[in-house]
Amino acid sequence: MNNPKLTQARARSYSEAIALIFYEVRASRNPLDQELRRFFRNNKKYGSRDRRFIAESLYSLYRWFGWVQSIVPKTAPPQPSEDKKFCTAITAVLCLDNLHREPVAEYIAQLAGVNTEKVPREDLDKKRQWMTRNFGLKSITNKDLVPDWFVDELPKDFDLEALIIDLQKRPPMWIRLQGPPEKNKTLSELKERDFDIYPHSIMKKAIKIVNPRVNLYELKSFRDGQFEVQDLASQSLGFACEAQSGQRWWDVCAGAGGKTLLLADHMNSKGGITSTDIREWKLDDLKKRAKRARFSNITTKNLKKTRSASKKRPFDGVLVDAPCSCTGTWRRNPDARWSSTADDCEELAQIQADILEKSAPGVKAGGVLVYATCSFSVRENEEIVEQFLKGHPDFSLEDFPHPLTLKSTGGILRISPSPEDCDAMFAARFRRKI
Ligand SMILES: C[S@@+](CC[C@H](N)C(=O)[O-])C[C@H]1O[C@@H](n2cnc3c(N)ncnc32)[C@H](O)[C@@H]1O
Repeated sequence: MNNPKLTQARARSYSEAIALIFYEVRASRNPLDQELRRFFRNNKKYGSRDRRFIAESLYSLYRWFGWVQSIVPKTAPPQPSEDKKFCTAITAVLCLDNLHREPVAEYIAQLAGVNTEKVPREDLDKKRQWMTRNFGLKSITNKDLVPDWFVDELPKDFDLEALIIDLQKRPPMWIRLQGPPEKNKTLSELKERDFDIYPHSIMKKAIKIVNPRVNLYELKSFRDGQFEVQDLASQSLGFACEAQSGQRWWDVCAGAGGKTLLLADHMNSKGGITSTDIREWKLDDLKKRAKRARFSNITTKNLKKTRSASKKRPFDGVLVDAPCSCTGTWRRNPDARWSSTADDCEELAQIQADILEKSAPGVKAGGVLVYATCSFSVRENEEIVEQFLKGHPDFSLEDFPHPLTLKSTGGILRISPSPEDCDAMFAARFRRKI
């Protein structure tokens, strides 16, 4: 039952929280998810329903920031819940994401004095026209939804318009089933809990979940290590590596271990993986995840202390999941659209070339090297591959089937958000001559 007084109090409290987090992200340049975690850790009064509304509003605000930036006050208003401009911006983005029917959202719309009737549900051009009509934003274009520098980073024949349409959709969640399929209880647990689940037609362990209603991390199958949350594009990398049972692999930029666990699963936990990173705390997370999955064949090393993982014996396979501008994850992290710059791509390209150079000696004669990023940038992808091949005549690109279509890749895999509803990914697979 809707209690107007309670709705008003919640609307005010949510607006204050949204403003606090938004202006903190702007000042600190920290990622939104990090600031959200910090805010909720320090403000325990917000329950799961409150947290969902606040988080979704902020994600919407960044997703549509290119259109509403002239409405959002430049500095934090003293009373955001009374600030007409701030409430107008929140209302606009909730309408654009079709989240405006909640009583709290309707109350914020009243404060803003915005008519939320007849909001187009799907079509981006219609949404733009609706914005123009209702907010007097005469000159907005679809291209305003991404920063100008990004366009210059893309390959020449890239369909930017199609990408922008994808970027404006809320992303689904993908999980990867882990361990022997016959013992895996994840799907039955998800069905029991009424999740909308869509297994991928080719990658059988990849499951799409639309609108998860409960926290996936609380499920028993998660606690038992039977699945990991991992985007479809990331999961595809397992097929670019084709790690086999009994092989030895080096995951150079292992971070918290998303790809290490993927490799371990492809290897049926047989063989060995050395996982390295320059950030020790990430490797600590990796160890916890490996333990949950019961993978006992993983060794971690801090590259700041050891420099290389391959002094004694080169590996059958080396994966460089390089640090990158992460433009391919902008659907999931829309705030990053407005904090990354072209200089980041330039700086990262140098780091990527350096990591790849130092990793190549770790590949044994006849072994495999995979270079990957979740970026669209030519400087971070194609140019790195070209430069590497020029300097290393003992490596050449090796064909493998596209994991999502089974067509030939010629050794270079590019995954876009469409048609599979996932992040973007770039990967190149090299073979070292014998
Ligand atoms: C794209 S993330 C890796 C994500 C990870 N593979 C996963 O699947 O969860 C890139 C990682 O590279 C690490 N990194 C940055 N510079 C590095 C370097 N010079 N050598 C090795 N790792 C580095 C970062 O700490 C970060 O964890």
